[in-house]
Amino acid sequence: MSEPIRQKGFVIHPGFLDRAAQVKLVARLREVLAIAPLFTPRTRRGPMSVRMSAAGKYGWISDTRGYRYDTQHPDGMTWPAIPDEVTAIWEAVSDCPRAPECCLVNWYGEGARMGLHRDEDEADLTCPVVSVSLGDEGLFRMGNVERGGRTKSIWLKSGDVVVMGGAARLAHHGVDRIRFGSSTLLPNSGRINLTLRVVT
Ligand SMILES: O=C(O)CCC(=O)C(=O)O
Ligand SMILES: [Fe+2]
Repeated sequence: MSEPIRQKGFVIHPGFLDRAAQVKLVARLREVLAIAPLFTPRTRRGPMSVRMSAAGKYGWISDTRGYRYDTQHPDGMTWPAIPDEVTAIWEAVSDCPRAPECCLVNWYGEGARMGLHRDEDEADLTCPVVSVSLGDEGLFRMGNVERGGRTKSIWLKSGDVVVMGGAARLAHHGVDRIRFGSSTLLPNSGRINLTLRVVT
């Protein structure tokens, strides 16, 4: 693990998880996804390119009715518990006394991306959003609280952790593209991103 990088209020911990910790995490995520399979969120503009699932009390659902945090997977089951290894990351970097209530799982296949957006549907904005990258590299764009203005981009690698708190808590961010096949962590390539959030 190297020194944290601070950019536009975002705090990036390069190589926070070593390879063994990443492998362990992927095994735990397999258990999560066996209970709560990945689904394709739909918006009024069509399906998203990432597939999603979640662990914890809440997951994030998007369908033609709009988007919301929900205690149930689209197939009706409650979400599995957040793995202890994931909670440990939150405890190490979040500087937040509350426990995460949601661990969103985003899966990026070849060509998947996530447009610039703000994570603003959580009630307690004193808690950061903590993001964990696994698998292929992703080009993460960091913007501003308001729309527009200069942005900065960084390639997030497997094992990197990003804390979006303080001045960056409501900042725009997104993933422009991934380097499909750049990591050997996941057997069929792709990128997994976990975001830990306090929702209520
Ligand atoms: O995949 C990432 O690195 C960011 C994901 C994200 O911004 C989100 O899930 O809200
Ligand atoms: Fe986000």
